[in-house]
Amino acid sequence: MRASVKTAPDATERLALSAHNLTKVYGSGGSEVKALNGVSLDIAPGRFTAIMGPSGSGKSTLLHVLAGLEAPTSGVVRVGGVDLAEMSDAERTELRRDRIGFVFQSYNLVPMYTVRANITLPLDLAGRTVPADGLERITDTLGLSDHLEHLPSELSGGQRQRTAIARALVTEPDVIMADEPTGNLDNRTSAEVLSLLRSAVLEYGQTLVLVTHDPMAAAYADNVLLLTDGAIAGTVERPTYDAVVTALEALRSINSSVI
Ligand SMILES: Nc1ncnc2c1ncn2[C@@H]1O[C@H](COP(=O)(O)OP(=O)(O)OP(=O)(O)O)[C@@H](O)[C@H]1O
Repeated sequence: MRASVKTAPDATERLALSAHNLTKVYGSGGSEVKALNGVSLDIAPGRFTAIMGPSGSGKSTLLHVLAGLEAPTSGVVRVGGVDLAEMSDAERTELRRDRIGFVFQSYNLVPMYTVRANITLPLDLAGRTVPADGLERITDTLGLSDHLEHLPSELSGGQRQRTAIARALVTEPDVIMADEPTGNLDNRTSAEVLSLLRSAVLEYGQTLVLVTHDPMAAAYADNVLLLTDGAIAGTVERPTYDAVVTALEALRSINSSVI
């Protein structure tokens, strides 16, 4: 099935992300694993899409392929209408650096850098100047202004994840890819981090793709894509916690009846 996550029925609208018939095969011969098996999707700018599914269903692989971190075995990925396969390695690296922000469960902060240096790292690497007002606005919104000179080891888990989010937002990317960003956080801090991500999407019109196991997290999204065995098995539009739980249970019972 092709999952379409559009805000307006405007055929000419440029999609933030689109994928057509993606497959991703790891290994070969007897040890071959088909992590993606014909995924097609369209995501319009400014949308918040959650990707859910059982462990091993291909969620992280899909995120990595959509972000150009890994090449698909077959199929097409377009970011902002541009086919990733038609770009050189250098162009893809530039696209990831300038147009995509990443937030991972493990934060991926540089331990010997201060919060400030961690946040501005992508701009420093790109040789771009740090817009003082932009940095201030982001760190204020994320409640990090008093911690800018601290090291990550001096922060709580929630503060570390907010630092990682600030780092993803500072380049003003078109797309934010978040892989289990609340996996290490307690419920209250998760809710806080998700609200911040959600407001960034609303305020700056960014496109957010969130991989999560947590129906509570998915309920913040505009739309949930349900993945099983590397394929999209369903979607939940305007999800609520209950609707997501019900959809996951239905998915589980279909899978167990197949097995
Ligand atoms: N680099 C790799 N080499 C070989 N197999 C891989 C690799 N990465 C993922 N896989 C396999 O591809 C399948 C999909 O993995 P993926 O990590 O995308 O699933 P997931 O839905 O994100 O799982 P989880 O929820 O447990 O993180 C799994 O069977 C996994 O073992």
